[in-house]
Amino acid sequence: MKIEATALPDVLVITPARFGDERGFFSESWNRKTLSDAGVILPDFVQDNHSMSRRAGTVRGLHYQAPPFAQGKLVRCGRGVLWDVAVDARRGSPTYGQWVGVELSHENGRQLWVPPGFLHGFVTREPDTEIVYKCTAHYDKASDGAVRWNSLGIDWGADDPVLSDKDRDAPAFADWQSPFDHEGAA
Ligand SMILES: Cc1cn([C@H]2C[C@H](O)[C@@H](COP(=O)(O)OP(=O)(O)O[C@H]3O[C@@H](C)C(=O)[C@@H](O)[C@H]3O)O2)c(=O)[nH]c1=O
Repeated sequence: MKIEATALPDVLVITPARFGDERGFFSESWNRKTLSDAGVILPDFVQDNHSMSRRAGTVRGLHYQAPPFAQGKLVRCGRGVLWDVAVDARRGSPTYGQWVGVELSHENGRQLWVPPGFLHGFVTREPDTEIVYKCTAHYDKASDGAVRWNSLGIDWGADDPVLSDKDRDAPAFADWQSPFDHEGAA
């Protein structure tokens, strides 16, 4: 397993080992002990999510759940290719408003750890791309929120993306009041 830092100190790229043979490969996509032996201790996960986007150039994001339902997410790509983005939304953080983007694909097996207090979003690069992610809090509809995808100067590589109505109508980052304190809590 490889663990790589990103430009945002709390956001990690985790690449589990893969064992290839003539059939394909095997990989432990999540192993708490392997991670903790490598010095990475993540909060407990309580929900797994899976979505598929038919068209390349679909953007989902930038999403969050407000405390006390703030979610950390361990994200990977099950099929296709996507570019995954984490934005630091913790008020008072030295990297508030900064973001990182990482390509995740079924080929590269990379995972992105997006801690609580960060916005999360992605764009698909291929048709029928699937994303799978573990979450540290349950879905809570009333706490669900979005910030407009194109309000942070992120180059998504998709000028006219497929969007949900919620994402199209989301407030710009500059007009939005973050519910996260420095720890990602309320
Ligand atoms: C996120 C979520 C949605 N839903 C329902 C609500 C709605 O009817 C339908 C589709 O929801 P959305 O349009 O919010 O799905 P989507 O746009 O894929 O939302 C997701 O985007 C990525 C970027 C994230 O980080 C996730 O946390 C989540 O916000 O699924 C659940 O039942 N449980 C969940 O955990």
